[in-house]
Amino acid sequence: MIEVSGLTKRYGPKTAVNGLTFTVRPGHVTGFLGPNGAGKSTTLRMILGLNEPTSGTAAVAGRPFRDRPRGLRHVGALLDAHDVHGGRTAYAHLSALARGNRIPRRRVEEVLREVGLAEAARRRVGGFSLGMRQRLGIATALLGDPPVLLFDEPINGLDPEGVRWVRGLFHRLAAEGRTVFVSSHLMSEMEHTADHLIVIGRGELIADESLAAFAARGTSQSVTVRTPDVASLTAVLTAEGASVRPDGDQALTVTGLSAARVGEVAFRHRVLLHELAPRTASLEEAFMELTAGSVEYFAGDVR
Ligand SMILES: Nc1ncnc2c1ncn2[C@@H]1O[C@H](COP(=O)(O)OP(=O)(O)OP(=O)(O)O)[C@@H](O)[C@H]1O
Repeated sequence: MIEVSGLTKRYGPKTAVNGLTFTVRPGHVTGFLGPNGAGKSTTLRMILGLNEPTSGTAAVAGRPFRDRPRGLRHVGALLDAHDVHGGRTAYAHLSALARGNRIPRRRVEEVLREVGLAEAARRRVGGFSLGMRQRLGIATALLGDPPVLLFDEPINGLDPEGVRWVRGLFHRLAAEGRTVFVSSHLMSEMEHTADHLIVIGRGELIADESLAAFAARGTSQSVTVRTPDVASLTAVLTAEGASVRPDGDQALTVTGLSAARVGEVAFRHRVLLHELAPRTASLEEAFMELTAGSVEYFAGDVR
């Protein structure tokens, strides 16, 4: 269990994290989502006791991390995949950590196998791809077999097979009753990974709910309809109060009427339909809508 209460971090005039309060429960994969610069890494660093909060508290298993015996057997974390001495081999890196944390040597081989790096164990980390570094970071987090695990953007740099593997791993760790907290700035990465979401923007909490509840936010329900007579259908639907816009060849996107109503209106006016499909906003769209006011950097922004 991770408990964050009123957590705030200021860097001079800049407020990176502003009064965050949430709980991350065991037995679930909890996604920690927010646009770039939202304050995810800063929050994870405060939970781990690596950054001092300006105010508020972050506790792991009921106690501030600072007050716990530090070590990989209590909390495992992947923060920055590049944070490993490039001249060392993967095996040497993990062995040194195992020694320092009184973890049996056999765990090194176990976790290397688990993350798929057994073959590359004797190679220098400096020559590793980003995906291999992510795997090594995940191995480091798993080394002490901890009940609480934090991963900052673990999916970055993984190929599709790696993404599938890491999702399976997170689900298994949660099913074993562990607390699994995973950050990302992409909803698409979380929708098949997390079952609970904590969403922040500009350092503040925007949502703390199950993935299903988040999906139900899909406010912009629309209907895609295809017809050889676009002009007539547009006229009759508009007369019924719908908002209609062209959507490619002989297709329209209709909002403001259900799919059933669109079908009824078309039938009544004898307009032929070739397709009638209700469409719920994707999770990515719901996420973009929710965080639109709190995105810090825009492409082409010249402010
Ligand atoms: N050491 C620091 N000094 C000053 N400002 C900082 C420092 N660390 C972070 N910030 C600022 O705090 C805000 C939050 O940064 P943070 O890295 O926590 O965001 P993030 O959500 O992890 O973003 P990303 O997805 O880009 O990694 C940003 O505006 C960042 O510029």
